[in-house]
Amino acid sequence: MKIGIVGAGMVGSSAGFALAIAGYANEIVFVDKNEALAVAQAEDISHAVPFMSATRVRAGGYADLAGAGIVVLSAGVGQRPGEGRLELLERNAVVIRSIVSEILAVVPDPILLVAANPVDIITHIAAKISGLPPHRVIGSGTILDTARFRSLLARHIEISPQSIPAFVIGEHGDSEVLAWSGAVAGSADLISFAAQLGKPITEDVRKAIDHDVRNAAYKIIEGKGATYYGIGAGIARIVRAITRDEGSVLSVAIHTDHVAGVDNVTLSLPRVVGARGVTADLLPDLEPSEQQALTRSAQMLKELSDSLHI
Ligand SMILES: NC(=O)C1=CN([C@@H]2O[C@H](COP(=O)(O)OP(=O)(O)OC[C@H]3O[C@@H](n4cnc5c(N)ncnc54)[C@H](O)[C@@H]3O)[C@@H](O)[C@H]2O)C=CC1
Ligand SMILES: CC(=O)C(=O)O
Repeated sequence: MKIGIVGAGMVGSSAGFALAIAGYANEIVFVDKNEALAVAQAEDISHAVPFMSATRVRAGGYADLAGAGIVVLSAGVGQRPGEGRLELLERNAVVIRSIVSEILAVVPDPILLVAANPVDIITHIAAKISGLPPHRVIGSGTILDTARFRSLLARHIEISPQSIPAFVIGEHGDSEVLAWSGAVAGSADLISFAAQLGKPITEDVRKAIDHDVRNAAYKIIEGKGATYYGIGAGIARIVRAITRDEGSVLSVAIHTDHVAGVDNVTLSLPRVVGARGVTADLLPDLEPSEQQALTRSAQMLKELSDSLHI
């Protein structure tokens, strides 16, 4: 499948690199308002291709996106150290509006895969202004937070993160919810599995993991200015689920009619992802405190998106 990437900065190029080395696309086209950057990223990544997979990588204008099955939206500003994701909304909403209409003029029925922050609200805007069915406008949402959660749990329990289907749901941001009660490791629920291995999840462990997942982006941005490898791989993972029609369960954001007592809100839940986009939602079992936290996260996102009057 041909994949377009609009926004060839750190996130877009990392996604393109991950897609190219994994061989999840036959063609990748970078578009950026900084044309020289798009060309440079495409050339650099194309020099990795002979070592990896047979992916054609190039830069172009919007017209070159014709025939793309998925277009990744990674254009816009990122956070400066100490800045929250929601503070980017005004600037990135302007960017997304201009980009979506340019894309739809050449690709009438794409799957849009949104990474720009604040990703839940930007996905909400993209779905509304594109008029595409909500299941075809997918935000990367908490796929990255879920990976961070699994990676920290894996380090604590000393098993692979691939063996820990635990999810972060709600906002990709400060109000996100780590779904501890529905988490599984190997063949048992997470808490008893960890205890069996002599690595119990004490209250202190739980608090430390929650803190580190929630604050991972702030810490990385403080250290190197931006985060991109994790989300690049996350985007590639979503693309794989779509191009291979996997029906994989991934925590991604789409417009949701009703969740946790809130209507018409865009946030992440574990969802089934395949060739048609998102085909089902799977709310994990939540304990009352997690349910309340999800309601708070959903209400905050709902109030913010309603205030935009799209
Ligand atoms: N969803 C997630 O988990 C994550 C999201 N992000 C977000 O991804 C976005 C991109 O981050 P970076 O790649 O680090 O930023 P960056 O500054 O490296 O790249 C952004 C690119 O967008 C381009 N751009 C801006 N306006 C444009 C327009 N109107 N048309 C075409 N191209 C345009 C810029 O020229 C630049 O090359 C940010 O909003 C950031 O917060 C970053 C990490 C994780
Ligand atoms: C920047 C961002 O959204 C993240 O790394 O989670």
